[in-house]
Amino acid sequence: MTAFKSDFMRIVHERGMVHQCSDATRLDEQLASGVRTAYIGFDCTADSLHVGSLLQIMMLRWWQKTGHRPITLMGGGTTKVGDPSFRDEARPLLSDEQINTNMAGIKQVFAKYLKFGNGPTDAVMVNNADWLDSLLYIPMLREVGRHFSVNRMLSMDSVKLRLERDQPFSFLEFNYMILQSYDFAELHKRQNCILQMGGSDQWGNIVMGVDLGRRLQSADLFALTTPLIATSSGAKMGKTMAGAVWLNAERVSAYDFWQYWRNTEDEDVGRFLKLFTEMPLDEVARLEALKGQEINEAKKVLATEITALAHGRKAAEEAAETARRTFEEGARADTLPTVSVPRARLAAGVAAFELLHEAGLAESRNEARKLIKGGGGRLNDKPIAGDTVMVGEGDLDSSGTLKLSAGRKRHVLVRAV
Ligand SMILES: Nc1ncnc2c1ncn2[C@@H]1O[C@H](COP(=O)(O)OP(=O)(O)OP(=O)(O)O)[C@@H](O)[C@H]1O
Ligand SMILES: N[C@@H](Cc1ccc(O)cc1)C(=O)O
Repeated sequence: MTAFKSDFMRIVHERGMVHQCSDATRLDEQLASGVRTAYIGFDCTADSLHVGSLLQIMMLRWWQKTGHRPITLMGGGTTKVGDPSFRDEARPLLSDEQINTNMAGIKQVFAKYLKFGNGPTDAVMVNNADWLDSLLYIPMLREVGRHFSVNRMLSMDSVKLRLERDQPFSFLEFNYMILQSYDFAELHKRQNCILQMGGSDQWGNIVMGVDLGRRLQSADLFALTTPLIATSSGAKMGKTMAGAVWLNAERVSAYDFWQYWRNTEDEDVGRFLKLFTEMPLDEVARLEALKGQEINEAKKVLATEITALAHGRKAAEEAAETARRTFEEGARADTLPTVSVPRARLAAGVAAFELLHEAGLAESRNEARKLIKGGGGRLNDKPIAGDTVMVGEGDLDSSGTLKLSAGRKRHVLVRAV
């Protein structure tokens, strides 16, 4: 590996966070010689970020920790268009209201990982609606559109599959690359931003921005992408995965978040410690070398460290302790996620599958039925015998709660109120 001069390049390379870089040597020189600015954009397609975007947030965090200034860009403008990169079909069009709600949810996440303010390395948040919404079509085509080769745009890997399969690709979506490129050039002009980062699916959009900056402003811009993270079993970490993947506490409790990481596959422990925590590499090496039962200790450390960043150290330690009491002592820990159900409803009897769904242990009633049929639905630690089982007041303990579980690891307390 190249001996990098800058801390940022050395750290992100050592930790396996880099997929591609447009010019690593020159970027390294730039970073070693002063405070620089980089950005990552996030479209407002959901009201929280998910564990897939966590790697991007960690990139910005290392960027700031190594003495540079991060920009988080909210895609208030680009979300109205929808990024077609590597997607089989167009994204659903969102209303302005939905986009604003989503943006408010996403914004909260960053404050946990980055320090915002007015200092030289303080993070800044921008919204590309501020310059994209007011663009005029003809001037835009003349100024920016003339620098884009349709031939090149059609040959990008990110849209190739869609074209090869003859799937619809609207002109609206086709414009996305131009807008993201424009953002990069605009952020160079406004904030002296020289680097755009993102997942490897963003490479095409980012290098087009590098080109546009050169053509419009003779700017010397850089692209750096991370690998797209999938688990060892091949599942891409993203919005579509079932379970605890969101970074906002309203969507996923600290406890469920901790559990998600505690269930990491053995082969992923070392990689995830490097990507998603700031643990020194010699300590990571020690933990990932653990075998058999001992690897579980490493998974607990992993879960606690990642949860501490997302939800605070206190919440992470509480989650670890709740898990220990629940699994190691078989106790009913009061800190498990809790839902309330009117006592009168329980008195009349509620179908177990309905309650599993309401408790958030199954995505739908149908999923809950399947869970029960597969033997994974549990009531007070005993398998639920079938999908006709009713839950009633008799299942409550003396404190007025009962415990529902999906498998042996996900539990919710139901409290009668
Ligand atoms: N599994 C992943 N590994 C690494 N980076 C990811 C992953 N998922 C998303 N990203 C990156 O996070 C950034 C924000 O992506 P975004 O919020 O649009 O998520 P997304 O999963 O790509 O969205 P969608 O599910 O709507 O396609 C992008 O730079 C994207 O490349
Ligand atoms: N296209 C990016 C989001 C983004 C939006 C605008 C930008 O300038 C940069 C990135 C994504 O889908 O993840």
